[in-house]
Amino acid sequence: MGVQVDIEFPTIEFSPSYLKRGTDGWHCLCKRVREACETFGCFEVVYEKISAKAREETFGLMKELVEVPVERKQKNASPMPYHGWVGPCNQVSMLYEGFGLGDASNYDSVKSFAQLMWPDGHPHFCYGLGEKWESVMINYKTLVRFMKYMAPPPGEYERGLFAHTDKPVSTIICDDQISGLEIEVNGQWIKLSLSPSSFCFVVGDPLKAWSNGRLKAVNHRVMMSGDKGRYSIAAFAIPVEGTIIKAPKELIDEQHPQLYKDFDFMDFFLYAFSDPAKHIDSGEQLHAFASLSPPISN
Ligand SMILES: O=C(O)CCC(=O)C(=O)O
Ligand SMILES: [Fe+2]
Repeated sequence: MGVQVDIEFPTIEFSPSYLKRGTDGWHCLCKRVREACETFGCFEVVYEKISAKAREETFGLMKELVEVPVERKQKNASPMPYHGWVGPCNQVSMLYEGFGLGDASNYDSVKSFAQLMWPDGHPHFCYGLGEKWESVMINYKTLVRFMKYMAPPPGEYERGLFAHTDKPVSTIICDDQISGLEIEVNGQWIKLSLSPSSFCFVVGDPLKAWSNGRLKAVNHRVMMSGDKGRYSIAAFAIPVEGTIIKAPKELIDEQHPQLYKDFDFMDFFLYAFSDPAKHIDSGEQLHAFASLSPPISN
């Protein structure tokens, strides 16, 4: 991964030999993941199992998706934040466009999304997204967002997506190798350039709360320059209804008093997109919503 300044950004290879639970390789992988999430709140995942061809086909489909008429895009609507289509607008960015596909590991939701966008059918859209992903800790559904960022006017360096911390539990981002994603490390913005077999894993606010503040929710944004548009796909972990975000007791002691009250994920998610929260910096919303002061020791 290319970065602008001299910071060793973690790149972690998820090779099949490390993915066998309980083995030495797996423990070593877990440790690296934890350290990366504690230090940076994100890391580069190198995962060769998804072929270059599958990626190429997916971004090809996205190019078709952004071409569908706007009346159809508007049908991808949802009362839930993050879940529907957002076109270029001042609140987000005039360069941004994003589609939401809720419960993307469920074949029927992928099919109904495809039917909305292509009422006469699409020969390929449903392949590949229908696999069930298991979660260890929090039972969640996967929300996929397909995003396009337009190139800025010649010579400009413009915002594609404002600086924020993620409100879902976690995010996995994949792009078409046009860089734009930047993370904030010690007050400096670092541009990431993902390799053709990489993804970026990002810790969201609820995961920070679950870990009693040990994991970092990284501030990130998209800035566009050059003459090419950028396509990206984000897979967000959205806990199922009624999920309470609660730090396990093993993570609370005298040195690490409980920082946040237990809360219902959906209450926080809706709060983060409510009018009162709009005036609070994205990275401060978790604190405003759930901080216990003073913190409580176990
Ligand atoms: O498009 C990207 O690379 C980042 C998207 C993102 O941060 C988000 O949608 O929360
Ligand atoms: Fe994000």
